[in-house]
This record gives sequence, structure tokens and C-alpha cells, in this order.
Amino acid sequence: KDWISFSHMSADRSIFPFESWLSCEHKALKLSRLELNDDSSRFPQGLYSVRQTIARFLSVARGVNCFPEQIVLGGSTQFLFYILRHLFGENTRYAMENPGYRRMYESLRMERVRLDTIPLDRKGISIDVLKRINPNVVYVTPSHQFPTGVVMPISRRIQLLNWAAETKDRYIIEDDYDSEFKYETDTIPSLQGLDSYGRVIYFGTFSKSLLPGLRLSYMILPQPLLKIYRKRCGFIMSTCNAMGQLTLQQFIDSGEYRKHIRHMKQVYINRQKKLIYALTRRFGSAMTMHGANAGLHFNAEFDTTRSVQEIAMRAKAARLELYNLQPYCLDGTDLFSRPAFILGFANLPIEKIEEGVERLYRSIF
Ligand SMILES: Cc1ncc(COP(=O)(O)O)c(/C=N/[C@@H](CCC(=O)O)COc2ccccc2)c1O
Repeated sequence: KDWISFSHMSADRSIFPFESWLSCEHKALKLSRLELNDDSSRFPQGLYSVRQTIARFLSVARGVNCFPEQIVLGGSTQFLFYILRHLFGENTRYAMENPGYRRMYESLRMERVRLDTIPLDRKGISIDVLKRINPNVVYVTPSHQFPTGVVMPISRRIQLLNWAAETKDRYIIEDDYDSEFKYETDTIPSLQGLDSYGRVIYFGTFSKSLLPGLRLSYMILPQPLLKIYRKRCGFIMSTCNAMGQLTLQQFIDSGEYRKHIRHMKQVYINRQKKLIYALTRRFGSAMTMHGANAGLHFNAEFDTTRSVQEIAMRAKAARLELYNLQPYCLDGTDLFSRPAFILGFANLPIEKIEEGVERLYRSIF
């Protein structure tokens, strides 16, 4: 029998519009010969026309307000973060959500900076603990907290911005990953769009909404940091290829991107509903779900006597790709009282949902 995947790290390539992507690539090749043979040293932040397109798109889609000059394109969120880190002083203190995005945690630890983790409550990062720890820079994922799925309400966003505005050396890194997929609440404006003090560094990526292999991510620097960036990092050449940038620009300007997002949302909402229905019917009150009103995954905790390790082993034997939440509990803290798993549906075709739930049930009970 073939594998069934609950992975949150892959997406369903079958719904990617390769044809229209290809025609955008042809157009880019024809129209943008000039930019293509421009050495990218002149555009360390990425091609200007591409940044204009992204700034326009974000102002409509996310209420982000920025000039193209503030955007820095890069080959990955992590790489852009390494650059950002060098804009802050040596003894800057960082904090991030726990459970949280382990790659960001490891990136910070590798930089040997002062790093604290901050627990979540049902509105996202805990403001009380944030005030107690009092870092300079805090990393949050407000759109669909990674990995718990909490959507940060507007009230908490305002509290966070007020905290950052209290003194001069405070910044918020808003990783707006997964922001394209909102189901119940309509899109809540980004922190960056609500920020009137220039304290939010906005991170975005096309890994989820397009292809992770495209390796096209971006950060938006508030003016004061942009000056420091130009002084300290202006020599670093662009790390994402012009072909990908220019094809993306065609794809967005032609309206294909908006069409694709709408199509993905319909497919994913439908899958998620069917998956939740099948899970509820099979597991009943033995399962508690969290974070299902946005994104391409949610979490579930199970009332079972089996350990996470035993469940993982049985899932593998049943050819079920399943990830648990332990790796995202940073600082070695164990934040889940019962076995908890990430249930991604980006790569779970409708016709495999029943069988997938059955294999999950047999792994857990
Ligand atoms: C919180 C968060 N922020 C940013 C990113 C994107 O990083 P970038 O690709 O470098 O721009 C990810 C990637 N998360 C990765 C999975 C989690 C992990 O990394 O283990 C990739 O996730 C997906 C990619 C495509 C389709 C579905 C999921 C992030 O989980």
C-alpha cells in the first residue's frame, strides 16, 4: 500500500498551475533580457520592478504599507534573518514563541545571541511574560502561529505594538508565513500595517503559496533599519535568481497569483472540512483539535495510553507520514500533556482521507 501524508512540510504540487507559470517564464525571458544580464550587485535587495509588484500586492492583500526600497528579497527566510541579525548590536536580547519555529530557534542559537522563549496563551504570545523577560527583539507568527495555529486577535496585536513603542530599542519580527490561508476570520491586518512607530520587520515567503523550491522570500525593513542595512550589508549580493524573480513578477501582475491562491483556498477548505469530519467521527471526544481556522495544518491531542514514540513507530509501519509536536517545544520543555501531532492536509488528496484517518486510529489505539 502506498504512503499517506499528514505532513505540514509539503504541498500538493498537483494543483500548481505549471502551464501559466511556464508562460510567465517565457514572457519574463522575452521582456526582461536587460535585467537578466544585469549583475545582481547593483540590486542587492532584488530587482526593483519585482519589489514594486510585491509592495503593491502586499498593500492590497495584507494591509502592509511600504516602499519597494524597504523590501529585501532573499533565497530563504533563514538567510534574510542572518542579515537582519547583523543590523542589531552585539548584546541585543532576542525572544520567540514556544512552541515555535525550530529553524528560527536554531538559527538564533547558532548566532550565540541571548535568546529566551515565551509561552503562548489562547491569543498568541503571552504579553505578561514578554514584559517580564523584556527582550529587544521578539519573533512572532501572528497569522497562524507556527506550529499551534493560534490566530493572534487584533487586541493582542495592539498590545504587542504598544510594548514595542515604549522604548527605542525594541523591534517585532512578524513572520507572516501561512497568511494566505484564512478560513473563518477574514484577513486581520498585518502588524506591519498597524505599526506607526517603525518597529515591525515583516517577513514573507512564497514557499507555501507557490513552490518551496522557488526559494523566494523577503523582508521589509522600517526606514531606520534600512539605513543601517545599506551601510553594513549593501555589499551582499542578491541571493535569489533574477529568472525566478521576473517570472514571479509576471505571475503576480497577470492576476495568476490571486487566481491560484483563491483556487488553493477552495481546495484546502474542502479537504480540511472532510478531514475534520472524518477525524471527529472516528475519534470522538478522545481527540482535541487546535488551530484549524487558518493555514495548511492544525494540531490534535489524543487521549491514549500509547507514547508518542510508540505511535510514531506504528504510523511508520502503517506507511503514514505523521509529525508530532515535540520538536517544536524549544528549550527541551514538554508543553503537551498528551501525545500531540501536526495534521497537515496540503498533501492529502480527498480520496485518501478515510484511509489516512483509519491508519491514524490504529496507530493511536
Ligand atoms: C514559520 C515559518 N516561517 C517561514 C518559513 C519559510 O521559510 P522559507 O521557505 O525559507 O522562506 C517556514 C517554512 N516552513 C517549512 C516547513 C516547516 C519547517 O521548516 O520545518 C516549509 O513549509 C511548507 C512549504 C511548502 C508547503 C507547505 C509547507 C516556516 O515554517
